[in-house]
Order: sequence, then structure tokens, then C-alpha cells
Amino acid sequence: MTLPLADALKGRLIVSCQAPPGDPMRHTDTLVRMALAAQAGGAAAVRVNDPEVVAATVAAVALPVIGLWKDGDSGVFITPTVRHALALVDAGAAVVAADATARPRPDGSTFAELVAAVHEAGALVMADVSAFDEGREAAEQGADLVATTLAGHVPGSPAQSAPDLALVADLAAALPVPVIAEGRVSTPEQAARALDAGALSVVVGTAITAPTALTKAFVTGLAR
Ligand SMILES: CC(=O)N[C@H](C=O)[C@@H](O)[C@H](O)[C@H](O)COP(=O)(O)O
Repeated sequence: MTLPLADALKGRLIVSCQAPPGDPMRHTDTLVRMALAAQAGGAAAVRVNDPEVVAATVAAVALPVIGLWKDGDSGVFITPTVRHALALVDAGAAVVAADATARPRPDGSTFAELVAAVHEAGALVMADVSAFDEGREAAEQGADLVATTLAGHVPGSPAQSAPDLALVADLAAALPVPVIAEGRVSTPEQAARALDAGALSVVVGTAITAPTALTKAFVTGLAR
């Protein structure tokens, strides 16, 4: 394993500290406190949305920050352009997470161009993919890490209720770069199974940092 960050992430948890638009938790200081709680609990890294929140988190938390910038809500919207990616590096992200699906990017750039720009700026790239071929191509285009973030979330990738551990296993068996399990990991047991499937580490978001969504799930469970 040649990636220095890989040693710090190996076998460990990454906590996604995000809140959707309109959510009461979407507040920079609150999100930084989520990241501090993740650090206190033993996380190896945090995954954070928006350059302003990335900068505040980098200033407060002694963990590698994986930055993304969600802009919009359709098509490619997770760090969609080179401009978005470089803003995250400027904010201090050690890793830039970006959509690496085979869909057109709004600035007409390619994922390979985003990777090159981020590397030139001194950071690493996590490719968020939904399918095996996307992961293979992202690695070929220079991604340092490949994550299953978008499985079940984009057209052509059927909705799922559990982590896509088959995709984790397929990618981990084939790719020359580390694979990160991300998406719908809801229990410590599922997280452990993701490592067993070959993931370098596991990202958990909703199950740790989304009280609105978790409350709704309980409310729905009580509905008669
Ligand atoms: C699909 C998409 O936009 N995923 C986002 C990526 O950053 C986040 O909203 C997720 O919370 C994150 O991937 C962690 O996943 P989960 O919350 O299922 O543990």
C-alpha cells in the first residue's frame, strides 16, 4: 500500500458529518461539533460538505478531512467541477471526494481532469461511484480511493436498503487502489462486514450524524 493516508484509515471508521439543505443541523458550528464528537469517539477521518464547513473543521479537528461540495440536486452534483474541487483543497481538505459516475459534468470537464487538478494542488481524490465499471475507470483515471457512495442513488443503480457489500467485494478484488465502503452502513456489524468484504475503511453518515432522519425512522416505525 503506497498511499500514506491508507495506513491511517486501514480498518477504521470515517464519519460523514453532513446535514441536508433546510435541516436544523445544517449549521457550521454544529457540524464542526459533530466532527469533534466523531474524533472523540475514535474515528480516523471525517467527511464534510462545503468549503466553509471544511475550513472550520480543519481548524478545529485533528483528523484528515475528506471534503466534498454538493452543488445542486440532480445530475453530477457532488464536487461537480474542477472549480469546486480546488475550493475544497484551498479550504484544507486532505482528500477531495467527487462524483465519478459516467455522466457529463456541468463544466464539460472529465473526472481525469479533476484528479489532475487536485493532485497538482497537493490533495488526494476519493471517487464516489455507483457501479463496478465506474470504480475501475476512476482508478484508471488516477483516483486514490474509490468509494461505493452512489450505489443505489443514481439512475441505473437500483435502490437498496443495505450497504452494497457485493460491490465493495468486487471492487476490492479488482482495483489497485483502496476501496471505501460508503452508503447505508447502519450498524457496527454491517461496518465490520464491509471490512470483511475487502474495504479499507467504512464511512458512516446517517446512522451517526442525522438526528432528523433517525427520528423520522422511529416515528415511521411507531405509525399504526
Ligand atoms: C448519496 C449521497 O449524496 N451521499 C452523501 C455523500 O456524501 C451523503 O449524503 C451520505 O450521508 C454519505 O454518503 C454517507 O452515507 P449514509 O448516510 O448512508 O451512511
